[in-house]
Amino acid sequence: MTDLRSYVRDIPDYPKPGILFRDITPLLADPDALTAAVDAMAAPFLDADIDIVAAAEARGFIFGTPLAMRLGAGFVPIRKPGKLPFDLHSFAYQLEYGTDELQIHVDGIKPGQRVLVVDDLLATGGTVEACLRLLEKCDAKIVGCSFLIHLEALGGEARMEPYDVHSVLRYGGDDSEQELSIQNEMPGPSV
Ligand SMILES: O=P(O)(O)OC[C@H]1O[C@H](OP(=O)(O)OP(=O)(O)O)[C@H](O)[C@@H]1O
Ligand SMILES: Nc1ncnc2[nH]cnc12
Repeated sequence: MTDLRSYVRDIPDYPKPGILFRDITPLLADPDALTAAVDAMAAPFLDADIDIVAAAEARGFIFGTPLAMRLGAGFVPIRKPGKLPFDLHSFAYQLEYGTDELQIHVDGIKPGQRVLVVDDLLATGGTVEACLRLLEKCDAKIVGCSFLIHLEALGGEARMEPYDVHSVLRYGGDDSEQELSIQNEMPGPSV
């Protein structure tokens, strides 16, 4: 059995001091580990009649598309502003230094379609919460969310209620120093 955790590389102090970055590129580069990760993320949902897998760019796309194929579902991208060409639903959300925004095509998901939300990693939950609000605007039936990695100390699960969370690798208290999402920590004004 593949020990997926051994393929996740820890990078201290990236992208800023105090952040322990969970680097999945070694896992992506290994065919067996990649297949095992996709299988494990899909497993609870094989009989869930998923119509659509939805995922946010960029790392969400890496897992979203193979999961959709594994589940016999379609794939709908959730993107940053300026990337989707048709009519849109938008959701702006708060970051430490301003706001960010995600968007989905208004016709990407039909009302009542059964949707699984996928991402590589759950940290503060800001990204997945934005995805959930967009899917609610589409009147989707949200079946649950599947992550490869869950940084439990950051409390993201609370922002996803009442939806079910499935994660393959859980990291506990050693992430407690990370109080902000990587998005929040990306280059910005220093204080
Ligand atoms: O739970 P959160 O605090 O929102 O953090 C999790 C998000 O952070 C990462 O994406 P990032 O915004 O770094 O962008 P990327 O996928 O383009 O690398 C990751 O892929 C998740 O989408
Ligand atoms: N600690 C972390 N490692 C990798 N990606 C992240 N996205 C948010 N927090 C992260």
